[in-house]
Amino acid sequence: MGSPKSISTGIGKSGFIVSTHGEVEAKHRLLLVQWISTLLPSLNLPIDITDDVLRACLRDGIVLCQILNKLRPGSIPVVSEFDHEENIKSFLKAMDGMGLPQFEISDLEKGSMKPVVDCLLSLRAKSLLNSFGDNSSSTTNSKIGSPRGITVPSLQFPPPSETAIKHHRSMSSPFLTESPTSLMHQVGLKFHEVFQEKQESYADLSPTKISEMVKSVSLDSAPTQSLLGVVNGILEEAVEKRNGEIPYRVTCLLRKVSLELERRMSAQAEHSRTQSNLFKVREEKYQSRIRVLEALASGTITEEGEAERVIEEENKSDDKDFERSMKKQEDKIMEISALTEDLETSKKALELKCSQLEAEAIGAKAEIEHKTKAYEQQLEEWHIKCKELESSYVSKYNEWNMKKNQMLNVVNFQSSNLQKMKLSWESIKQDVMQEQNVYAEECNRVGVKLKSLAHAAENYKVVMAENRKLFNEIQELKGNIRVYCRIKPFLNGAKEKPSIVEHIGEDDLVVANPSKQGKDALRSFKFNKVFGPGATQEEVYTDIQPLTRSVLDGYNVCIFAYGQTGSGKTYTMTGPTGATSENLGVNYRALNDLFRLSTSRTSSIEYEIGVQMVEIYNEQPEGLAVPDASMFPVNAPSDVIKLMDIGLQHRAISATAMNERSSRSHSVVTIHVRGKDLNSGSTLVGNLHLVDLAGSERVNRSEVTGDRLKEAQHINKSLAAFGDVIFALSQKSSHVPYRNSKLTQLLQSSLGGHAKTLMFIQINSDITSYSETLSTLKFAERVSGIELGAARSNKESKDVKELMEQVASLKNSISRKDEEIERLQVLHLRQVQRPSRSPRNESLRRSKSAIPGDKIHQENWSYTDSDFDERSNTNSDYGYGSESSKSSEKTEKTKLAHRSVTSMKKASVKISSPTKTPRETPKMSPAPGGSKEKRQHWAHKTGGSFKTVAVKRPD
Ligand SMILES: Nc1ncnc2c1ncn2[C@@H]1O[C@H](COP(=O)(O)OP(=O)(O)OP(=O)(O)O)[C@@H](O)[C@H]1O
Repeated sequence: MGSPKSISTGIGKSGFIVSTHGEVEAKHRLLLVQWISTLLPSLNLPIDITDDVLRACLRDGIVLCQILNKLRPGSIPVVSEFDHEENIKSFLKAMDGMGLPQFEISDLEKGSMKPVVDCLLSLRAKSLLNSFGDNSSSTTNSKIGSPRGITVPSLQFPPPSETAIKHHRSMSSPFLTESPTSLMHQVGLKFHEVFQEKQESYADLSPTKISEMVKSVSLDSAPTQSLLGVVNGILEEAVEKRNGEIPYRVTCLLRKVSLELERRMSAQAEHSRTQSNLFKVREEKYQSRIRVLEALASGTITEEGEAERVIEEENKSDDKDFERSMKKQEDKIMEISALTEDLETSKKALELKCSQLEAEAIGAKAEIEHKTKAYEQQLEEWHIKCKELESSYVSKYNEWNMKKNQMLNVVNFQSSNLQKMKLSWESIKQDVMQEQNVYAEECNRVGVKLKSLAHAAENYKVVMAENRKLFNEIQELKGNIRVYCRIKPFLNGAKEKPSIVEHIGEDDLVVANPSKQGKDALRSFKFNKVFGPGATQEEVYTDIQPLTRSVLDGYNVCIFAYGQTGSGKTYTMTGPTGATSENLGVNYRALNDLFRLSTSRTSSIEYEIGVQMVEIYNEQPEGLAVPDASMFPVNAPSDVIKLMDIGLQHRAISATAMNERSSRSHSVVTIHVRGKDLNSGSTLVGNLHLVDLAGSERVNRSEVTGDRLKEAQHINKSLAAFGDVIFALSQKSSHVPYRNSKLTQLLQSSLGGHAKTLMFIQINSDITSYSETLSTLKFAERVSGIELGAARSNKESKDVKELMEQVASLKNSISRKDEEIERLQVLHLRQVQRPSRSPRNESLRRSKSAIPGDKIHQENWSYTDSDFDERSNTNSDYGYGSESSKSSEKTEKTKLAHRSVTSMKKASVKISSPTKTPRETPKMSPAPGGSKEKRQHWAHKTGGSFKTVAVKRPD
């Protein structure tokens, strides 16, 4: 008999002999806990759970309902948190419905938990056998190994921990620890033969071997422990490999072994029942014997004594047999119990393993599915990429093909071109070589020509010089004083006005006396050139251009405009107020021309150009003096023009009856040119005087009085002096009275024989101006008849230059002497005239006027023309006339001179000539002046100090 403390034996409902206390119950609890944990992992049940903890967990019936709902979803639709009893009842009802063992509700309150554990394990067993017949669970089942593989519920088992596996092994039968190889030695011969080749793995056994083994009956002779060893070996192998798959053949073997074990246990149970019945029979037999013996015991027969002894002996023998049988039975029961337990354990382990494998398989499947999906997706992407690459490749391939073809075409084209070019290059080469030869020949010819050209170029300068000389000679042949007549047009639409000009020719014009009729009225004049009213400023200048240009060749040129007031002198010389480039006057055009021409000659002659403006206002008898002329650097004609404009703005202007802006002074613009011949080193000095004379006017006609009258008288006087000079020149007098006026003094170099002089005669063609026009024309006629000496260029070699300077200084001293003499003469005259006009004075006067040609002068320069009957008036108006008028004019001159000298001293106004021109070295003389009113007038005009503008071109 075993120890009652550790094991109590008995026969259970299933007929298996099971250990009941402690260990078995603990194993069952463990199994249950593992199962519940797989179903409801959130419960976190401990493996070594006690009855009390398990009760606490299941007491409210909620977990029970959850387990059932997990296995069969919707088995218990309503699980209450508060009505525990109802939950338990619902669970028990469901168990009842499935035909599974139940427990009492009180079992969850107190006492042993065994009925509860058994109930749940039976539920587990049913779930493992998938006997719920529930589609929902079966749909998730998976088959392992083969189509006929073990079907397990789709329960999620966590992988067993190492501790759990160890614990499981420790609880397993000691047979389970044996290796498959050791077990093979314990199986029967046939079984051993079948497995004799099996050394390591069941999975490696061939299907034939396993088939043989399964079919053979050798399992019958195999010990139970060996069979269990095989089961455990397979399971362990499956656990160790963890490959989630038991080969079908091994599963079949396992099943075969399990069936064999089950069969044996059934046989054992049957045997036990038989034994038990046997024992019952024996017990009854012994009971009957006991009753016999008890009956004998009540008798006293000897034979009875002997019978008692035999019975007793038999009884003893029977007792011994019984004890042996009982012992055997107990052994068998223990063995069956152990086997049952092992089988149960193996079964559970197998189930657990299956669950684990299934979970792993599900995980692996899910993973595989996931990976498969990923791979499929990737494959799809690759496929798409492949397609894209393929299409791009195709398009690129086509593109490249196209390009290749294009390139081939281009290459072919280019190579054909190249060939053509080569050919053309060859022909061009030939041409070039031919051209080279031609070119060389041409070069030779050109060389020869160049030589001749060089020779011609050498002669060019000589020829040019000759040309210039010839040109100037032609000019001289034309007459050194040339007279151009310009007829002023009728302004402001007065074209209808009757004109006194009957005919205008190239160089002649005919004027008609409005007071006469017929031929007698006509008078013709001939000049070098006549410009009609329609002549433009440009036309006028074009005609005089060669003259202005000769200044650059070292000639003195004088262009002056003469005419009555308002006849267009200023217009011709300067242009109208606010002139445009079209109607600029001679001054500006000449300047431009000289600048341009000098620039074009810079390679041979280096020019210096200086400009001076002098205004002669109210003729002064003390002689000419030009003050410190302001010199301004100029780079272009525009600079000069600006300065000339400033000078013009200060010109004495006032309105007369004849001209709104009548010039009340003589304006002399002098352009000094000094040119240095770079080849010879000689110097050319030329002056261009551009003189705009103040307008002559008849005082009575112009209706002036006071200062205006004085101005007019001064103007007339200076013009008369001018006429005297012209007259003297025309008469070739030995004495030319240059010093009678500032104007003639200033123009001396231009009028004095070697200059080229041009006079513009400006006339008005209206009837009212007839007398002035006629007078002017006559004057011009006279001038045009003057023959000056041949014009001479002021070309100085170095020696000549020095001599010229000496001459100039001598001239200066002579002119000073002349002035002195004149002054003394004037003083002398005064003294003579003071008491009375003595016969001596008269003779002196006569002797002074009795210069050669004086008579002619009187005839030609006076207004005694029979056509014009205003002699008495004009004598005082104009500075030239009859002898008597001359005399009175002289008297007037003397008076004026006296007044002027007095007032000049007060005014201290100086005028200087340009310093650059040797011939016109400034001669300082007593400052001119005038009356108080005059000084104010000057100050007003000049801003207090401005008198001249002298402009010099920078070196
Ligand atoms: N050819 C011409 N074409 C157009 N207008 C002219 C011409 N000649 C002169 N004039 C105009 O006649 C007016 C008088 O001319 P300008 O001032 O030149 O005369 P002047 O002889 O200088 O007079 P003065 O002696 O009084 O100064 C001006 O308005 C001028 O513009």
